[in-house]
Amino acid sequence: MSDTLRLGIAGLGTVGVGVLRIIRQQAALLEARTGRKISVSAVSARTRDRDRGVSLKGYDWEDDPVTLATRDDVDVFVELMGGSDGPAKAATEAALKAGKHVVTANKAMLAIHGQALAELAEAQGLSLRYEAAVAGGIPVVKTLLEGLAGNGITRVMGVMNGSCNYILTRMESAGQTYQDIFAEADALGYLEADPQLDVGGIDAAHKLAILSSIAFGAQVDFHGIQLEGIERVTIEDIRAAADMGYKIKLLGVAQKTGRGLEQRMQPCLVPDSSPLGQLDGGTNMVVLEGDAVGQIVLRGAGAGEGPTASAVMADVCDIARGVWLPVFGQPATTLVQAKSAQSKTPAPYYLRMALVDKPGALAKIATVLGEAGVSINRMRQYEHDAASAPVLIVTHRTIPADLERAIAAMDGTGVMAGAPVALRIEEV
Ligand SMILES: NC(=O)C1=CN([C@@H]2O[C@H](COP(=O)(O)OP(=O)(O)OC[C@H]3O[C@@H](n4cnc5c(N)ncnc54)[C@H](OP(=O)(O)O)[C@@H]3O)[C@@H](O)[C@H]2O)C=CC1
Ligand SMILES: N[C@@H](CCO)C(=O)O
Repeated sequence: MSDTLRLGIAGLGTVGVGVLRIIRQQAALLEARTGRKISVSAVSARTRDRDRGVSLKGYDWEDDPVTLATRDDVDVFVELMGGSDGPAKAATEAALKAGKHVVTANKAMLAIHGQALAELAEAQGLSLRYEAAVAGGIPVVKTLLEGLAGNGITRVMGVMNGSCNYILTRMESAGQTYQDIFAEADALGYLEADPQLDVGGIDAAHKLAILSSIAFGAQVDFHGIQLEGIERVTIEDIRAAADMGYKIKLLGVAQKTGRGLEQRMQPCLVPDSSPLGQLDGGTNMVVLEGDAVGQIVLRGAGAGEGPTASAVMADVCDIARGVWLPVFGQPATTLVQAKSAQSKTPAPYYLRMALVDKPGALAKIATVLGEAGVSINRMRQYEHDAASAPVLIVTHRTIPADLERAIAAMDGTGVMAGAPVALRIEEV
């Protein structure tokens, strides 16, 4: 190993600038911890003359990230551009083929091309590291890869998109609609350039797909995730859920079942007193369950310059120390192609309905639920003036298909004043 580990950094936005700052400000600490100097040979971004608030003096400039990735004086290619394909993928592949280690924060690329990239890296005997790709500053990848290596993982759960958690908690605290708070988050710059990646649950699902792969020894399968974003969550549901003792979260859950690998990213209710229920604002939380360790809860900043750069540097330090790990915790060629299973796991559900206010309406709904095998745990009807009566029901554990049957049958009762809202209650 040479004395100096030389980086080539493509992408000088929020994360890239954060990485440059740490390398400058913590040079002595990084050398003390890894036994090597960490230097930057060259950088790349789209616009050369942009003021980035950090000096680029001493670094060569490359317009083309692929050229940067393959330079002789680059040992590690640090990919911080983003995007599942395009220059990020082209430069990552080029770097690996040229014998360079890769560190990336790019969850979109790994969720779609993780298997192929892992096979390429491992065939070359190189590291492909991505701590920053999942939950920003929280060292969840390392926890699964190393800290919990002796456990059979039984469930991975988490709130992994800070923007969605900000929107949902702010809707509750401000008492405002989804549309109002979405506009606020957008104005504050909290949303991705394509906000659908956040509110559509796609960004969080990318992260869940990566964690699932490590946890369950399976090839990354983003398309196997049952996915629903937060766009349909209303302020009425947030208020009603709170009244029943719950918070609504965009929650990712992955678990192995007898039918295959269940992966869901959807708005769920969680008890407001649980760690997930207490998670406010843009913070992330990942809950890991192992057969030996029990439950581990990791909480912290899921985004932002410092936290994300911190995670990138953890990977760089491992490479500097000569630590090598299989990309997803076991050789990529041994990762199985898991069968994706739609959720059949029974869970309690929250139901919000508007019923026509006439005698026997509630009885008809109770009958429909009972006939589908759905048992009521708690029920609440609010005082009302209008013609329709707002009714909330929390069910006992219910098989999703039974609930779907009951909801389909409600239409024919003649007592529904609108479509019912059903949300799963996750037992955490
Ligand atoms: N921001 C965050 O908090 C987090 C980000 N990530 C991930 O980190 C990565 C970087 O994110 P972030 O820093 O926020 O992104 P930014 O949009 O702030 O920065 C992207 C950078 O990539 C450069 N870039 C884009 N396309 C090209 C190209 N074709 N050639 C060369 N450079 C290019 C841009 O150049 P220019 O500046 O000239 O436009 C810019 O410097 C993404 O994968 C993201 O998902 C992960 C966790 C958290
Ligand atoms: N848009 C993401 C950025 C970090 O991946 C979030 O809100 O969590």
